[in-house]
Amino acid sequence: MFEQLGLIGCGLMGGSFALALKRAGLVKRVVGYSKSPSTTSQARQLGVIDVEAPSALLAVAGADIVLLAVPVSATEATFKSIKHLITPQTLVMDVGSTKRDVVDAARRALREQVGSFVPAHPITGKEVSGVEHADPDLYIGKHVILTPIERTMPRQIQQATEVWTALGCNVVQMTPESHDAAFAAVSHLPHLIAFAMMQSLLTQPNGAEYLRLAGPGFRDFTRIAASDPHMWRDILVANREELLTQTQHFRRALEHLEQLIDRQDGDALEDLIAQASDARADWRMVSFKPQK
Ligand SMILES: NC(=O)c1ccc[n+]([C@@H]2O[C@H](COP(=O)([O-])OP(=O)(O)OC[C@H]3O[C@@H](n4cnc5c(N)ncnc54)[C@H](O)[C@@H]3O)[C@@H](O)[C@H]2O)c1
Ligand SMILES: O=C(O)C(=O)C[C@]1(C(=O)O)C=C[C@@H](O)C=C1
Repeated sequence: MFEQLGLIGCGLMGGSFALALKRAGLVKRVVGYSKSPSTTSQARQLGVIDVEAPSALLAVAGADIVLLAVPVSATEATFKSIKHLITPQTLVMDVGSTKRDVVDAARRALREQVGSFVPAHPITGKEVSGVEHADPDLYIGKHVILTPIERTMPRQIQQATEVWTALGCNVVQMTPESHDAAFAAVSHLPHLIAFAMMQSLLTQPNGAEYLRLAGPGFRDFTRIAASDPHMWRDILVANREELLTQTQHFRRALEHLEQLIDRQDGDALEDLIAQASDARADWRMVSFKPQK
């Protein structure tokens, strides 16, 4: 049981964590801070946090568990502002979608306190952002990836594992590098393609008219294009090397399909579609029965 969660970033992910932690009876008090005071106030009105803090530092004062749930580009400045209150007893985590940049920021900003920080990425979310969408069930049955570094303290890794497990997650450990390579392929590229799909319609003469006619296939394919621009700007730039490797793979696959269409090579086209269709039909998002 923790005494106080210091929550920095009272939005979808942070708010969901606070609600889930409270519901599990794992924390006595949540003190929250968001950049905009109206968001912090809304978080308190919704019962997501108990106390509004006027700064990240004051949210962390007295906290034995700290969660950063801010866009990844805000990580380093946030760490710098709270560093003085981090002790070897504090558990500090984030929920950022990229890990190499977050770990580098933590090394630079936290220095000798970096051992208290366990980088974390829950593989769940929504295309809507903001505390009004916070959901205590968000983490149930999902993976959470921890990417500890050599200086991360075993006690904090153990605590982080216990916390996420108690919230219903399956905890997986990876290096920050292998995390960023994998999620460039299965999360960052799909978002980029969804944004490009929308852009291609917005920039062609009859795009608006076509959009009005679109049906469920288009809806399912583009759901994630409605995601938060600031959050995704940060992710795409932070993981640019791995992402640009994935765009090359994608470009090659697309060019191959284009050539087959141009040549009207129906048999080869059908073979490729069959491979994709079988792979997608066999794929299931891994979901876990939470441990009691
Ligand atoms: N949305 C998803 O599906 C999803 C999934 C997994 C991980 N993530 C990661 O979670 C993090 C938060 O995303 P979210 O979806 O909760 O976004 P959100 O917009 O719902 O919440 C972010 C909150 O952080 C606040 N904020 C922004 N800059 C800040 C700063 N410098 N200091 C304090 N507060 C600040 C915002 O005001 C907002 O309240 C991001 O790093 C994102 O990569 C998101
Ligand atoms: O479901 C969604 O809307 C998501 O975008 C969730 C999703 C994903 O790509 O799977 C998005 C970003 C995260 O870092 C983790 C999860």
